[in-house]
Amino acid sequence: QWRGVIAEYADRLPASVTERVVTLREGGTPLIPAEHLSALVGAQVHVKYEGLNPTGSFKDRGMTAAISDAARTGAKAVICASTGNTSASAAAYATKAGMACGVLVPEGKIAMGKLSQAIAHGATLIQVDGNFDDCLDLARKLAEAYPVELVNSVNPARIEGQKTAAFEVVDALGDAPDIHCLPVGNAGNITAYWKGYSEYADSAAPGADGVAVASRRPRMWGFQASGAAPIVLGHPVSHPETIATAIRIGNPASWRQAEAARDESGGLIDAVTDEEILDAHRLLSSREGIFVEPASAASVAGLLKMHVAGKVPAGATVVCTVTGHGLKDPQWALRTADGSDIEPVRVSVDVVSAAGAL
Ligand SMILES: Cc1ncc(COP(=O)(O)O)c(/C=C/C(=O)C(=O)O)c1O
Repeated sequence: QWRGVIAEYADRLPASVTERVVTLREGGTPLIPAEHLSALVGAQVHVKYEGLNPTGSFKDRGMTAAISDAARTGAKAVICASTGNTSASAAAYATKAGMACGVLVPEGKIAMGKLSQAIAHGATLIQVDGNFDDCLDLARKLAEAYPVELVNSVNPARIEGQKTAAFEVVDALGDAPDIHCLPVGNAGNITAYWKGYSEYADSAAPGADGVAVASRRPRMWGFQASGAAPIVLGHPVSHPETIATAIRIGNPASWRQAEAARDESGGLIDAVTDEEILDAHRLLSSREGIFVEPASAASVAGLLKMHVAGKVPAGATVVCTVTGHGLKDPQWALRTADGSDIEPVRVSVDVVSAAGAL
């Protein structure tokens, strides 16, 4: 049975996270060949379905590491700022470790599924009259003033845990892809994937024992929502706006690291509109059978945009990470392209039997 990302990749992780492992058996998520997307863009497209982690998003990879590290130090409480998924994950792992958990979220801008998770796991929820960036500033101040561990992706353990997704992609494909697409919000995930791909391509990396697992590193293609695209614009966005609330972030904590991943990989960071995100969201659920929350679809929306721009080499191997399950924010599946609500069909039994359908 899959033992969780720390046990599975222990030789490539620091002792600070392997010493006292707190796990919900996260990771080992499917890498699904996407036939329709592949035909659409003329490449070999695979979808890394991170919504199938224990709390429904990729955050579990980083949180198992951050909470394990906190458990090692004897921490009794953790805190984080979140657009939702980090708080859901922190609450679950803190509960597993017997720790208290405080979460700061932008008031009214957190998807119901994520809010229910943080509440269900008994987190102390603080709704802040501000955006995610305001929440992160507050969380940093609280972690300095009180004996609580900050578990946002500014915590290096988070990046260590999240880099395991890149290991899994290479272990599944046999090498790194040519291109890796993913959404970019606070920019911890693009930083973590680049670290993972770089370590797998480096024979001198921890745990490599002189053998590089991958023959290359992919080009990293990160995508922000056009209403929340500070890295694309080159300056912070003070009032980020997007229906993809998970990436409604105006001043990413890992901004420089994301630019390094872009530049060192010969990749790009671009923006996609809310409409392109929702189109990709619908395409994934209606043609690939994969249900994601809107922010996740930014990776596929970006791939489609790059295809239209002629930037996807024919036959290239492409991986799109879809970061959170659709059940986190199900309202978007109940709305058609033109915004009208989808009404479930109401049929009385007599009509059905009359139609001879039984
Ligand atoms: C579904 C989903 N997709 C993409 C991102 C962006 O990843 P990063 O670029 O590493 O931030 C997030 C991030 C969420 C939070 O930042 C939080 O939960 O506080 C997410 O939940």
